Amino acid sequence: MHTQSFRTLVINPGSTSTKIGVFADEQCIFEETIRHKTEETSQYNRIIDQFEFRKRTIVDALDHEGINISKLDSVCARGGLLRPIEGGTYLVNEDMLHDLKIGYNGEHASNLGGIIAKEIANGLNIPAFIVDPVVVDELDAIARFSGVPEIPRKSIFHALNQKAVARKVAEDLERPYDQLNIIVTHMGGGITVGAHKEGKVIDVNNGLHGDGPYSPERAGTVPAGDLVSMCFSGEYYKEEIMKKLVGQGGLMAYLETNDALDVEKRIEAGDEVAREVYDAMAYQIAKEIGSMSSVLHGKVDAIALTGGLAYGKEFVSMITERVNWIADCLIYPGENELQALNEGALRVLREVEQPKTYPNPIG
Ligand SMILES: Nc1ncnc2c1ncn2[C@@H]1O[C@H](COP(=O)(O)OP(=O)(O)OP(=O)(O)O)[C@@H](O)[C@H]1O
Ligand SMILES: CCCC(=O)O
Repeated sequence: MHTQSFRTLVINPGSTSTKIGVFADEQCIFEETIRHKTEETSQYNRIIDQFEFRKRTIVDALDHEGINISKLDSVCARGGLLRPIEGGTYLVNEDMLHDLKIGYNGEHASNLGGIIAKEIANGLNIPAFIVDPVVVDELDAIARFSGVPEIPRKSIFHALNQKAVARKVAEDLERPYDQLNIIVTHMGGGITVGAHKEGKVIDVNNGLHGDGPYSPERAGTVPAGDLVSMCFSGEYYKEEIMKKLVGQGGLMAYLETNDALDVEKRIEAGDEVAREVYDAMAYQIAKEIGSMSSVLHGKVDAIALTGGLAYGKEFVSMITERVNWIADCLIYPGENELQALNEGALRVLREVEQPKTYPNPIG
């Protein structure tokens, strides 16, 4: 029985928004999605350059709501493209701040999370944490082979929401997470399909850098030889090719929108191209789920579909009708990342878990 109450500010920076929440124990007492206009974010060259601007918007939003931050016990953020680490709650330390600032594994809005959390926490003399960053790496050795030794496969995925949803599946099936095999499919701006074997994500597509199904704004796997030819055609700068893979790929490339609701409207109005492109995205997701079922030797307790696209009933049916022979499909629309961050902080504040120390490398 926990008698002490804990208040945590949680911060989830995304490419177009910063989601924040304040929790008193498990209860969310304030939640806001601060949207950033492209004109605001595009004036900065690197993600790290947005630090002051994003921090100010968070502090202003809390002020505006009359939230007294001196009552906080911790600040907890979504972590970024750090070195590969195991899942869990980490204290933000100097090594982590360094890697977030240089973008150790690349540029991602969540690189700002730990830095902003630490800055706010320092002023209040309380701890700053990150939980299950996108680089959580629990891959089996066999999953790292790509066929090109210099390019091993990497684990970059929606670890925070995938882990939270997997725990929810375990709760719903009334069985422990570490005794279940679950395929979790996160379908947002990016799409990742993870094989969770007895509590570990032993294989998953790298949802950021060209692997897996295409998504509202990412290309996923593309034919490698043709991509190489495009890179050396002399027609594109590196940044332009990267944009084709991340940001301007998938639905954006075919239909000039990353908004699935817009695509659905176009389909309803009889747009056949939109229909084909949407069908093909569902087809690629189903194919990835099938592939993860073989990773789990066909022993799958549940397939979970989550993320914004899981709100689309027809889209979900297009996937489930191809994969429900593998296992029951459980649908958890949206994401619970703010709650998952708070729960990660609470586990440490209540001393149910020790915080981990970064880098704490795999193996
Ligand atoms: N009710 C709905 N029906 C169908 N699609 C929806 C619905 N609501 C949102 N979406 C779609 O979900 C996608 C965005 O999902 P989500 O908000 O999970 O992504 P994100 O948080 O921006 O990115 P990521 O999940 O990759 O971090 C968009 O294409 C959006 O149009
Ligand atoms: C795949 C990494 C997480 C994200 O898309 O934001």
